Amino acid sequence: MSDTTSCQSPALDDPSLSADEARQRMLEGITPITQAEKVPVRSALGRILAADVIAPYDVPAHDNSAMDGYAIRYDSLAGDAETALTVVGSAFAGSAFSGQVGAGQAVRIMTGAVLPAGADTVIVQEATRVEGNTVFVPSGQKLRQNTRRAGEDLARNSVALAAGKRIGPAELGLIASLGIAELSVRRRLRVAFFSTGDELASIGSPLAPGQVYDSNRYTLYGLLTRLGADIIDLGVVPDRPEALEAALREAAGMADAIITTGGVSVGEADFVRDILARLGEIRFWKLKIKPGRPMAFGKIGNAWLFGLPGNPVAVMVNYAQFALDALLRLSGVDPLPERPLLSVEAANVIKKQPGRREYLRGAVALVDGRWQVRTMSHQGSGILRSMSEANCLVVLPEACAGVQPGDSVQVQLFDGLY
Ligand SMILES: Nc1nc2c(c(=O)[nH]1)N[C@H]1C(S)=C(S)[C@@H](COP(=O)(O)OP(=O)(O)OC[C@H]3O[C@@H](n4cnc5c(N)ncnc54)[C@H](O)[C@@H]3O)O[C@H]1N2
Ligand code: MOO
Repeated sequence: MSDTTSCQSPALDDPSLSADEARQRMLEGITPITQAEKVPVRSALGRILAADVIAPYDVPAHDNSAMDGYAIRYDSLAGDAETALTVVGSAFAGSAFSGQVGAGQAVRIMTGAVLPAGADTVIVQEATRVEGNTVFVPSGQKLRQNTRRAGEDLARNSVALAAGKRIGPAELGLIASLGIAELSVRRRLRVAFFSTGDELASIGSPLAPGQVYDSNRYTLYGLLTRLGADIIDLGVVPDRPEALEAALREAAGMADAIITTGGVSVGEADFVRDILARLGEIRFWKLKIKPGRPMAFGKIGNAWLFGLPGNPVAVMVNYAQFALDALLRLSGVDPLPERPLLSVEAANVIKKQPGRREYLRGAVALVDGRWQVRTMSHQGSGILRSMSEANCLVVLPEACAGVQPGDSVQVQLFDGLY
């Protein structure tokens, strides 16, 4: 590998799990929290529906016009010749035409206005010619064109949104279109997290020799806040088994999930995995991936534990590949079977050793009319700067032995991950 700062572990041939197996094992074990609460529509943004939303009536409630023009009866038209129709009134959105449209008649209609009785088709204004009270309609019209049918968006009593849906802007609008003011959503997940490491200084205090500032808790704060979790920040815990055990017990007593960073490798100060085994159960440890190989997953009491490696980029990669979907499932969402990938052309050579899946930081850009991805030159798993410069992860499968410029590679865009 060109980069010598990460995953040069001599133990790469250790038996370890593939990313897919790990993800499956993780998702299989997790059942969602069940508690729900009622919230006003706007407060539901980002929350998970606890029950189906049923449409109380048709949306739209009436057949209406999709265009400004003339509402007519299709059978008034002369087939392959222009037809002259008499305009008998107007229909506005919010102010319907109360009469009937008869044969040979038309009603001036605005977008959104209820389609008058008798009319079944709308002629767009720009296609017509008007002389006094007469509108001339050219041939070539289609039955029901430019109309919107009652219930075409949502039919009365149908499931408008299914339980488990995460509420985004489209869902807020949809719910409002049904006149619903309050929703039942799952309670927020409670996620506790802490950083481990004697070398960590907290911002606000000066750096002693050999220390680094703790950045992982800030990254996790951002990730979990965006996810909509109630976060419990337990600070920095030193590399002492008693302190780690106390922190894990405390976290397990109050959270649905715990995320720790650091202390999961094989060093002499790496205690998280052993304490997890003692206090609860390990479901897996170590994955055939880079970065993020020494990850531990398990359970303490009722709390799921994600023991992420300390390297800041590994934290973000493992969060996106594993913890994110696990937390979504826990909060009541059914995650997609796999994280969606897009295929784009590689702009540069990528060195890769077969046998593990690799996630590289890349930037997708439009170059001479083609979408390409260029990997960042610094891929060390401690280099957060390149995470900030990137807009995607390039995902290289286990079997890949390297990439040449022009090869197709798969990427996960950061949108939706972070
Ligand atoms: N003999 C082996 N050594 C290592 C292996 C291995 O398989 N065999 N794996 C390497 C890989 S890959 C990783 S990743 C790391 C993971 O180790 P830990 O999870 O125990 O993490 P630490 O050693 O505590 O820290 C790693 C690195 O990250 C910095 N760090 C930790 N926490 C923070 C924080 N909150 N904010 C900023 N930076 C942090 C820490 O200072 C270290 O530089 O193990 C390899 N070694
Ligand atoms: O290279 Mo390690 O896997 O940083 O995460």
